[in-house]
Amino acid sequence: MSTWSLKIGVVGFGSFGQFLAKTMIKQGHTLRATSRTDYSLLCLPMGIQFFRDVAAFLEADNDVILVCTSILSLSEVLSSMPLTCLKRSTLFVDVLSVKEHPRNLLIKVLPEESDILCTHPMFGPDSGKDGWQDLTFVYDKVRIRDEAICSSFLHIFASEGCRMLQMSCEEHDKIAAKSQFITHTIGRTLAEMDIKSTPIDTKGFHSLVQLKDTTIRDSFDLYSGLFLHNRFAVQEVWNCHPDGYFPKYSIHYCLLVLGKYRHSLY
Ligand SMILES: NC(=O)c1ccc[n+]([C@@H]2O[C@H](COP(=O)([O-])OP(=O)(O)OC[C@H]3O[C@@H](n4cnc5c(N)ncnc54)[C@H](O)[C@@H]3O)[C@@H](O)[C@H]2O)c1
Ligand SMILES: O=C(O)C(=O)C[C@]1(C(=O)O)C=C[C@@H](O)C=C1
Repeated sequence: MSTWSLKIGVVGFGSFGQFLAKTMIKQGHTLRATSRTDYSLLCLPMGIQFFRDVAAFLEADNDVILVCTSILSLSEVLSSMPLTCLKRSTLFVDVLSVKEHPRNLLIKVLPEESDILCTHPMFGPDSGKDGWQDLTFVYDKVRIRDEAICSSFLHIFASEGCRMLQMSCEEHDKIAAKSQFITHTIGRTLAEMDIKSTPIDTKGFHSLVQLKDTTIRDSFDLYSGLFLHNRFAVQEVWNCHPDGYFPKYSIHYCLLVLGKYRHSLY
């Protein structure tokens, strides 16, 4: 596999963009960034050139443009980019936690000569804080002509020991709706219930408190995106019925128990 030092431009330099950038710099790649917030001061000691001007960022001869914006803002961010400033064919990679939505948008707005790689690192600043060994990296080569640049980019994750999994965007969204989305939904529900560690925690309850704590460290925008931009997620929460939509799971269980034992309630 060919691997060389890439010039990578990060769009959206929030928590996850910064997390990825640290490893990419460690590997010897050249990083640039642009974001809604001015991160010039944060970028300076990291050796990252920060662009306030998106046109200048696009003109900066990037091999890869790495899209790390929130799921909710992707459409707005892409439509505000002056893509005609791109000097040459560029590989666009997104890392959004849903996959059909960015795939569809990128195909729609990017120039035909741009390659598209849709990815989802199934880890973040919490789960990947001690390295990426054995953590899963999902990707779909949506439109790749320059295989060399694409393999060099994938090598960033493979060389850190990630479990590389090629999968269609649709398949990813189906599976993630039944796994990651449910995890975040339950974590957020536990936060609403305001659960707290007690002196008599069982192991199970301890896991719930941990789940609540890790879930709320991710932004509410991230959770909203998992729900609003994965068509399979909605099916996990609502039962579709001719008379309308009814909530699944927890409420059903509560009603089942209340109905069965209503006579013994005090
Ligand atoms: N945090 C994780 O562990 C993790 C892991 C894998 C993938 N991701 C994905 O990475 C992306 C970034 O995640 P994050 O954790 O940094 O938090 P996030 O999803 O809240 O996104 C924050 C980023 O979006 C940008 N943004 C938000 N609203 C914007 C707007 N209106 N206009 C322009 N930019 C806007 C911010 O500037 C920031 O760069 C998301 O798409 C997320 O799904 C996150
Ligand atoms: O490790 C973290 O910080 C995370 O929150 C990672 C986490 C998750 O565990 O759900 C969050 C969002 C991503 O889409 C993938 C993984």
